[in-house]
Amino acid sequence: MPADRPPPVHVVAAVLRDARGRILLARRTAGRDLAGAWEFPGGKVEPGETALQALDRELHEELGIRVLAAEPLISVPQAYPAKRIVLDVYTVTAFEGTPRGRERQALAWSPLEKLSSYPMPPADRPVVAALTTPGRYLISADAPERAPFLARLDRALAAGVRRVQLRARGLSAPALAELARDAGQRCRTRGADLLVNGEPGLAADLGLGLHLRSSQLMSLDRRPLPVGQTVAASCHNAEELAQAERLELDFVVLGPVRATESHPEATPLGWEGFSALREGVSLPIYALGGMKTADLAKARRHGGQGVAGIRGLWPR
Ligand SMILES: Nc1nc2c([nH]c(=O)n2[C@@H]2O[C@H](COP(=O)(O)OP(=O)(O)OP(=O)(O)O)[C@@H](O)[C@H]2O)c(=O)[nH]1
Ligand SMILES: [Mg+2]
Repeated sequence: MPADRPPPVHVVAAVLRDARGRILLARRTAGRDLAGAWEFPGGKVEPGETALQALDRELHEELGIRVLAAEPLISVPQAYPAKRIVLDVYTVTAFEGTPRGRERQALAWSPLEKLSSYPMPPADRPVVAALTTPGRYLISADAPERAPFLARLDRALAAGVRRVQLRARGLSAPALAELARDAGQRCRTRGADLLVNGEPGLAADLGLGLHLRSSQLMSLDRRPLPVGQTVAASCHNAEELAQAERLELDFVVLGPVRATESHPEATPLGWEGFSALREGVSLPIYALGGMKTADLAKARRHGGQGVAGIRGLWPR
């Protein structure tokens, strides 16, 4: 990375909800960059302002409201052709006034499930993922034993886990298929997403999601399952991330952020390395490598929408 690159533009934006839980989007007007795209209201932080002061000022200028309280949701570093930004998004938990478009911009209140159907700037995709998809992605250990694994899965589902990868290296193909079928049933009952780490055909047969190893990812020339059936991949560098974006995958895991027992040979990215890679794509990304549930806030400060892990995330 060249050292003389200009620093990113700091942009703040708001997630504002109405009484029905719908989220406010504003349409970028003609003549500005990304004109016509729907965005979270907000704008650039001015010199000398804190992020929250900027948020209050922008929402007053654009919507005529005052921010009374807000919490950080996610901060997304994103490289655009002509500039780099950090899109720093806050959930506004209390505000004064009724939002109206004071700059002739169209406004829309979107239910959560419709958010992803609005054309939005690339930096907003991880924001929408943070609002609508699970923050934790649990991965099974190698060659799990059936009964203890299913019991653990039940505990995790009961504890609110909604995205799981069955990564069962060392199991025979029939044993993996059987375990995937049983685990898939349990996940379906709870509305959770199960992704099987294996061949696309197995996921297709069982109606499950698919998690690709990086070598599989790099050997494909298109998305192996239709949209609607989750496809994810393991990434470690910019080339793999770019390929995942080209194939229009649903999300990726990127790591290792920290050194781990399961992959002692891999050089950790650190959070700075994670952010630098994150900036180049607009995919939702889970941080992997030494993650605990308590690291979710940190992952979100670096543009990851969630945390993934084999050891640290499973409830005891
Ligand atoms: N407000 C906002 N900006 C976003 C989002 N996503 C995103 O990529 N951006 C980018 O972040 C930058 C925000 O600048 P802005 O144009 O809103 O800035 P501003 O309100 O201060 O207005 P101005 O500079 O046009 O006067 C733009 O380059 C915009 O494309 C988003 O969800 N909300
Ligand atoms: Mg603005």
